[in-house]
Amino acid sequence: MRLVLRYIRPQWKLATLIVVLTAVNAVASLLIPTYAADLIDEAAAGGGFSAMATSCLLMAVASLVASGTAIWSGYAVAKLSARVARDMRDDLYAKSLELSAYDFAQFGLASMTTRTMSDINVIQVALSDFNFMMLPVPFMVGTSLVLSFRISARIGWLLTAAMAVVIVLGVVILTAASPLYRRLQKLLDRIGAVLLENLTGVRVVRAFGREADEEARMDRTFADYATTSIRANRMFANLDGLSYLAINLFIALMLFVSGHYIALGEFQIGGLVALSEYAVMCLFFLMMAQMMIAMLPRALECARRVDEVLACTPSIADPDDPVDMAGAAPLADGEVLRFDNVGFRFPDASEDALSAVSFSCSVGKTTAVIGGTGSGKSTVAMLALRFHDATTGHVLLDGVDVKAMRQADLHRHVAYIQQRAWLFSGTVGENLRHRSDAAGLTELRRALDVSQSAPFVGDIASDPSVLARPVALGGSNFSGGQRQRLSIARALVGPSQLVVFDDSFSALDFATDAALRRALKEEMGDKAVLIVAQRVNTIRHADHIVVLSDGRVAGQGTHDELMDHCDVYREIVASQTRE
Ligand SMILES: Nc1ncnc2c1ncn2[C@@H]1O[C@H](COP(=O)(O)OP(=O)(O)OP(=O)(O)O)[C@@H](O)[C@H]1O
Repeated sequence: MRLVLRYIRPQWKLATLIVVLTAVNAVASLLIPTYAADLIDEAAAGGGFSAMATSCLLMAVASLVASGTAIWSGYAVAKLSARVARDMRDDLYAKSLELSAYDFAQFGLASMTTRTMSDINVIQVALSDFNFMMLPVPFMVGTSLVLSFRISARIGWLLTAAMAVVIVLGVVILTAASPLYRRLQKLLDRIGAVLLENLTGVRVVRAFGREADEEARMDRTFADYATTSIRANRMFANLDGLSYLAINLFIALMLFVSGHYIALGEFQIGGLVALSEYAVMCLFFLMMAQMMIAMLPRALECARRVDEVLACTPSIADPDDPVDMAGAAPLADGEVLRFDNVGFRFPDASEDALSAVSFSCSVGKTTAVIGGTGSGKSTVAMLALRFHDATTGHVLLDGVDVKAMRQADLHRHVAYIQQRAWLFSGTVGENLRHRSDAAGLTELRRALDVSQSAPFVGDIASDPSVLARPVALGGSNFSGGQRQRLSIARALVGPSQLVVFDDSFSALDFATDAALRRALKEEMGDKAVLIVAQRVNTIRHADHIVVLSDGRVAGQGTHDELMDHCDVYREIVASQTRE
């Protein structure tokens, strides 16, 4: 609730307008039966034309005001709820960019998608329904009670009692339904996760003939959701039925009692018409509020889930007093990146992924990290970009601890090509300019040439329109190798001091791999290069090679030096030569 209020606050003018319009609408709607009652009583008493005409005119004005305010508040409510949802989505997305890889994994991709899309949608619909179904209630109830008591205090008390019954019923059912709705949202996450997993791995499912098993798993997930929904809806069906019963009992009682008072001359027949209208309108809005209450537990749960992400303090944050990296440059000896006795353990792991790792990368030099599967190579790349924080030791860029600078500054100085190439939907040009919007054709062309992408993208110097070539989500309209080459080109555009390749050559054939490394050597004269790789051929000619084994440095040096003195390296070379 507090979350929604926080997002309504910037829209306070719109929110105030909605409250005023709703109040005016309620009063105007209830004045219609009031003037109708006057008209009936005047007619029954054989009143003059002018008094009856005045009542008719007042009824017409009240009708116009009621319909005008209803239309106006409809527009205002739509605007308010859409703006609140927009701002929440913006903040949720911004937060997901702030979160570290570990923080993000705590929520999971499926849940983050559900929270950003479906949960905020539920909040938007609930906010809009709240304004239509709940907000008028206090104005309707207050005005109709005042008007009822004006006609007959006894009927006024009867109406108050009927409303109290309907409200108590609503509160009881709301309390009982809340846990069910919490469970429903969790099940929705589960459906999202299972669907995402199955749709992403649909070919694996087919190739392994697991269609029936996966269908059964999906069925179970959908069935769980359906059963819980039915239980929740059953509760609200009971609420509806009981409320109708209370309302109809009240109207029957009111007619019975009113007949008696009319006979006693306490009020006229017009008063009875007005009282019935107040009761019907008022209880109708209470019923609407109950329908809204049916949605409330779910909306509150969605708001809680959105707030949970927004309130999450990123485990990796910028320092309060960051070092200004605007004029930062490599150290006098050319050093750009240094791992100083770095150790790292994943928060939920029982062993260190890296222990006492020390090495450096310098301008004009290629440093490589090699090791078997799970030896900690990608973790080195992650720490260089501060996607994780070293548990012990220091990672330094230009002699400054990466924890002491803004992450944006770090990422401006370091270009990164991840293991699994990912392109954004759009065009080739938009993808290439991801790090630098202002990059010119010459720079793009150089990046395409170095990354060996020109042969399949085309020559942008003679035909710049190839930059408009569409890229599908994730780059799925390119082959794995082409995607890797384009993501390398993207990282080469724009200024950087260090380029980190995290096993980024694995999908390339040997000839392309070799051509790319040759081109890189020529182009990277003013930059430091860190290559994380499994293939010896990719790093054989590196200026410095760090060999990792179970997260520890098993040896460092050039290829020849390591062949002389590092058993682990010799073993890696031998295993790949045998292949
Ligand atoms: N999110 C995680 N939580 C816990 N442990 C992890 C996590 N990610 C990786 N690890 C563990 O950390 C170790 C190093 O992983 P890393 O991804 O750096 O290895 P790698 O050398 O890059 O492997 P590969 O060549 O297969 O990609 C492995 O033992 C791995 O199981």
